[in-house]
Amino acid sequence: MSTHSYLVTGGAGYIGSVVAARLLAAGHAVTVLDDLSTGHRAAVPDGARFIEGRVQDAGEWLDSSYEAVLHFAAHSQVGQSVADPEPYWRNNVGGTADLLAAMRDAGIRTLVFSSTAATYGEPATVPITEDAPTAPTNPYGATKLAVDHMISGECAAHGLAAVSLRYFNVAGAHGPHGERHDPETHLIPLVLQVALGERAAVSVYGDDYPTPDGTCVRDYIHVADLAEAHLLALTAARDGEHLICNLGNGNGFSVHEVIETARKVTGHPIPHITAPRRPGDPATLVASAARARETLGWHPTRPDLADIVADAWEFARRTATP
Ligand SMILES: O=c1ccn([C@@H]2O[C@H](COP(=O)(O)OP(=O)(O)O[C@H]3O[C@H](CO)[C@H](O)[C@H](O)[C@H]3O)[C@@H](O)[C@H]2O)c(=O)[nH]1
Repeated sequence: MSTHSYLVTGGAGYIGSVVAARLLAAGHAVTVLDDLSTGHRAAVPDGARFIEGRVQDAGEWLDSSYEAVLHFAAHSQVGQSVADPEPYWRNNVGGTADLLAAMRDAGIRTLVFSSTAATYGEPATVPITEDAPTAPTNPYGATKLAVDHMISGECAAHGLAAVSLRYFNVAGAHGPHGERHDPETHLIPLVLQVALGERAAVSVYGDDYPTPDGTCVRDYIHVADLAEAHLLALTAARDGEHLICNLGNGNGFSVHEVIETARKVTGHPIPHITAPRRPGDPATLVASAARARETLGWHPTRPDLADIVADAWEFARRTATP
């Protein structure tokens, strides 16, 4: 097996740390770049070299010893991006422009980028394919879409080989790596905090959506399956091409179905209260992952929601504050 050296930006975060761990397990050398603004130093996998710093400054030390860059570092909270958009443009878009320039100067020709279902906005039809219209409903999605456009230009003009992976709802845990946002806004970790007794009830944001039970439907994907797609993307990337692939399981679950699954997995009652809709939430987001399967040869191994919740539950119990 040929081994390479990879730069993982945001490798102290939830998804970046899992991908870094998988690259190390495959025998590669990994450097994690993270400014620890939202990441955790302890999440950087053993065996990775760690640089505490910003992507904006990567040009100061980046060199041709890296085979590729996997770029996770970003601001990623939808609500925060609505309340205070400017840092999202400065960091997500400006930071990636600096990173692309640094890669060009260093002669690094391959990029895998964390894009998102939020680039599509409210979909006209589901499941969502990659040629669906892109009309983000919040600044977070707009900045990620802007970066996707920027990457396409870099591929066309300078021959970069790039893959953007558009994540749907990532959940679950992989070994010691799980979801720890502060504040936590994501449904599955919040539901599990209720199961742990750390929170009295979970709020269900709206029960009058045009869905079977009135609550929002999402496509949940296990973080380990998501990570695997990044390793496949590294070999699928072609000079001068920008491949965009959705990553989801193609199955939609409502908020009530997620809570019910968590009740079964944890054995706890998990009370909920119905709350107003959260601004910017589309009713239904479900991926067509046909392209990822066909182009990357991606085969998810833990597509069942109960398995995803069970792994998140194990992580939540292990890391619970006593
Ligand atoms: O306390 C909560 C939290 C969430 N929800 C609902 O649960 C669903 C899932 O919400 P999450 O916040 O877990 O996930 P999102 O679908 O909002 O977010 C996902 O998609 C976003 C883009 O749309 C971003 O990419 C984000 O990082 C990613 O997790 C949504 O319908 C939301 O309204 C609740 O009912 N109660």
